[in-house]
Amino acid sequence: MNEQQQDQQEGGQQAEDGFRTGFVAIVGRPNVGKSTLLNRLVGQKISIVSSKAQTTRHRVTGILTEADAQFVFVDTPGFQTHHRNALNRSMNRTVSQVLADVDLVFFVIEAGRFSDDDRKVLSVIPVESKVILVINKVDQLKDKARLLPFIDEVRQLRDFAEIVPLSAEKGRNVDELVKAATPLLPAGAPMYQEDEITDRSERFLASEFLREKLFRLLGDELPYGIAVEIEKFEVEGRLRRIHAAVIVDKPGHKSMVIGRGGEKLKRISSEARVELEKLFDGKVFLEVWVKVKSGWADDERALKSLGYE
Ligand SMILES: Nc1nc2c(ncn2[C@@H]2O[C@H](COP(=O)(O)OP(=O)(O)OP(=O)(O)O)[C@@H](O)[C@H]2O)c(=O)[nH]1
Repeated sequence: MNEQQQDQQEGGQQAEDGFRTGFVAIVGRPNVGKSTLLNRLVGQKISIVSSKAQTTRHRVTGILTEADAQFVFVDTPGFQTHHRNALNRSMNRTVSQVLADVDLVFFVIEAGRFSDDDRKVLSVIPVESKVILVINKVDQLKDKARLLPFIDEVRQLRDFAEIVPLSAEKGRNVDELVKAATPLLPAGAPMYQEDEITDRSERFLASEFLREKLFRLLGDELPYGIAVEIEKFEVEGRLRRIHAAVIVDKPGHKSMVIGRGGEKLKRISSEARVELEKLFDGKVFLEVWVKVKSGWADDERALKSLGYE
């Protein structure tokens, strides 16, 4: 019996008390605010927020424990509709796998805007799934009177269990979402201890933080198909020694990441180090290399070795 099953058995009593626990997937086209919503719900930065599309390639799990329910969030990658290579096929597969496996789906869209990409994402959500329509970015809607007709239009597309307009960024109405979602979770004891924010390892968090810095500091220069691989992660008391490789697709991309005189890479690693020291509450020694693996984004085997399944 694994730890989770054991916890569930031991917590059987709580299940009888009406406690609810379930897996929740947050889906939506890129940039609708899935990561912002997850961070808002979980209350700690564990997923990447960026104005760039395609930042969420990994599954990131966050946990929210309330007095009467536990939500285990599975943040799925954006449904990719533009680039057809192995990386995106692998992402789309992940979406379907995750959705077949969860208790509840938050389908996130932007207030006042329903595009073909939203429609495509909606079409991969299995008909049996329980879905809450989350209308994010209501703060951006200039004409509030447009909200109701917009809701009426979208609700024709599917039988949603609930519809919740909110602003993930401003934190507006997010508690309403939790309230609406709780009765939709199955009865069950909590799967995780209250202080467990994520079941991802420190190693994974290190690669995510470094990746966020790459996205932020390279801006529009960011090459497509960039990834981070943690080659070594050692803990010595309160010191963590991390060796990371930034993988790029083409030799020309290497110099973009390194920058003139190594300036860019120096800044990326130093900013990542500062944040990791805060996260781990200890010293971090971070060494970052840039490696060229040509065509990695098209090679499914290479993807698997980097953790994209
Ligand atoms: N005005 C406004 N902006 C928001 C809100 N929620 C998110 N954003 C912004 O929308 C952008 C995209 O947010 P993310 O959370 O990265 O979106 P995502 O859906 O996770 O994007 P991918 O990782 O690309 O799939 C960011 O610039 C956020 O600051 C909101 O409620 N209001």
